[in-house]
Amino acid sequence: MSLELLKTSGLRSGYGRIPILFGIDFVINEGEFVGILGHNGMGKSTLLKTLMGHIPPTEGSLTFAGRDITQISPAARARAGLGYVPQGRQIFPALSVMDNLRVGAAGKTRTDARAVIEQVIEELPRLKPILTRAGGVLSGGEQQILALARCLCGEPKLILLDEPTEGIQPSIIEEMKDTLKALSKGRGVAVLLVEQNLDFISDLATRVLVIRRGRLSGEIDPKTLHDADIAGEYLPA
Ligand SMILES: Nc1ncnc2c1ncn2[C@@H]1O[C@H](COP(=O)(O)OP(=O)(O)OP(=O)(O)O)[C@@H](O)[C@H]1O
Repeated sequence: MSLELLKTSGLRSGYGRIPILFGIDFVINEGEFVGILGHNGMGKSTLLKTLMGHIPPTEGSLTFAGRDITQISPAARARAGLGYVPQGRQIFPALSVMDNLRVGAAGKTRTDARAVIEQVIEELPRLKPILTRAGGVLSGGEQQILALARCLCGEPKLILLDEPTEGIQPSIIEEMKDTLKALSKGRGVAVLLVEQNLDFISDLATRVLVIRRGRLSGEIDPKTLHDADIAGEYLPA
């Protein structure tokens, strides 16, 4: 039986007085891999930021692992098990790869942090030879892997992943796909993936929600995105 992990009810938010999300209702179950598809500016990143608590909801509620998290801070959400890999990665460029990972494990005891970081490096072995390198000199793909790794150091139950393939070379996109599949299977972590790369989303997600002008307008079977006619509707203009 699948257990409900995240539930949004009538979630609305925006920037200042500009409304962007107009009542979002959906559920993600434990271990589920859900995609979100929508054209530019439809509110995908705003939704993830609202889930993470970086933008306060103006209405509605949010429960996570059975707890109402609508009013709690991003840090408290992270402690509760929400992980976030923002668009553009936002790793710390002046810190080494290892120190970026340490930041991800902040709040844990030294022993726990070491164990968690060790496990993450095993899961993302591309980081092993570059642990002492500064985040800012890494390639875009390496930074994306580091951003994911840093998020994993917080041991999330659900990862909010915002356009991880943006500006990344194809070989690393394939590697990332394999890594996400392995993480989903191995850790049983749930993922909410915002993505405009249709092959990527269709190979990973078991369910895809469509967002239009701040509203969820439906759900599509990810396999249908391999059909050129259907995919055409969702490609960026
Ligand atoms: N900081 C901000 N202040 C005001 N408006 C914003 C801000 N950030 C985003 N917006 C607006 O909110 C709307 C939704 O933006 P959002 O980034 O959520 O879209 P998106 O679906 O993620 O698009 P993209 O695929 O281009 O990233 C857009 O009209 C955008 O211009």
